[in-house]
Amino acid sequence: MSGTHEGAVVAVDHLTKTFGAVRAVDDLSFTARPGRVTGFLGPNGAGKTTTLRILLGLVRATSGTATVGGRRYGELTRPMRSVGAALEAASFHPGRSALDHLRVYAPQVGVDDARCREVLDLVGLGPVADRRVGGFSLGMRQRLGLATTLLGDPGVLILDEPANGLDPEGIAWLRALLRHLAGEGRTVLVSSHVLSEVQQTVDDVVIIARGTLVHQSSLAELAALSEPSVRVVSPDAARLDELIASAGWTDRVARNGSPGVAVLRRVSAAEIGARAFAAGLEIHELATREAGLEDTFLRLVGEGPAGGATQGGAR
Ligand SMILES: Nc1ncnc2c1ncn2[C@@H]1O[C@H](COP(=O)(O)OP(=O)(O)OP(=O)(O)O)[C@@H](O)[C@H]1O
Repeated sequence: MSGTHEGAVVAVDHLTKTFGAVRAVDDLSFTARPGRVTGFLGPNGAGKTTTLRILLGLVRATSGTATVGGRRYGELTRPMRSVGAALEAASFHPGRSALDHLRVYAPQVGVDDARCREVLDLVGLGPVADRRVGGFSLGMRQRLGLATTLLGDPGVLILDEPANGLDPEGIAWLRALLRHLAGEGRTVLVSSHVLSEVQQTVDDVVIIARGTLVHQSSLAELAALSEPSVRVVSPDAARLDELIASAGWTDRVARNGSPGVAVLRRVSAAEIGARAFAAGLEIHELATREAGLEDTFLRLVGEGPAGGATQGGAR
């Protein structure tokens, strides 16, 4: 691993941020490690942007710390060389060309024109380097934001919803680039409100909801948490409920839909069928569904599949 690409640990430790009565971030702790892409995930309003803004010294924490390599952003000697950040809604001067946009930052970062062109090539904007940013699509602006982030060849990358506005081809390109950058030893922290958007990119996941941590693990460990569910439908709603209670499955009901419909976890279709048969209960549907990662994510953040609240979530 070359020294210039060496990432640093990003550590968020008992971080809290309140805006008046709103607790945007609530005693949040997690780490993102070098050589890995970490997905920072949570529904809209979960507190992701606030956390990233604190990490970058743009917002003051109410309590707790957010550090890169053990230092707060403001304490870094050459912040733009250590940390590259692209936050949501980056603003670009519409009359400036892509190259001129980078030239504005180049002196602060301490790089020359050649490096500006190099990063434009890296993000696929080489051919439009001299075009005005005003005419760029959202996807092209995302690429330009990323180019700005990479200017100082930083070991740590912090990207807020970088896949927003990218078409499938752009997302595939971003995935390959982020994997490549982490492969060089950098720490890559990337936020998203949709797990499926980043699940092929990330090694680790940090999932938050309402400002607090609900899950942190490798993606593989998260996948192992996914469990199949069985949907049971009976025309006799009352007796279906009785059957669930008498079998001791009340805490295995993932979801109660309309009367006569129940979704159960940690019990097989065969077991349910046998019990129903023994009880003489008429069953119209008994369907096993493998849970996808997205289902697990929604369950963890308390936004189970449409139709009702989830039980047995991580909170
Ligand atoms: N400057 C602010 N003043 C008041 N409330 C704020 C401010 N910034 C964020 N909030 C509130 O803090 C909570 C967390 O917002 P934040 O933007 O961090 O969430 P997020 O996970 O990034 O969501 P999104 O993906 O929608 O940006 C929200 O309830 C938001 O309304």
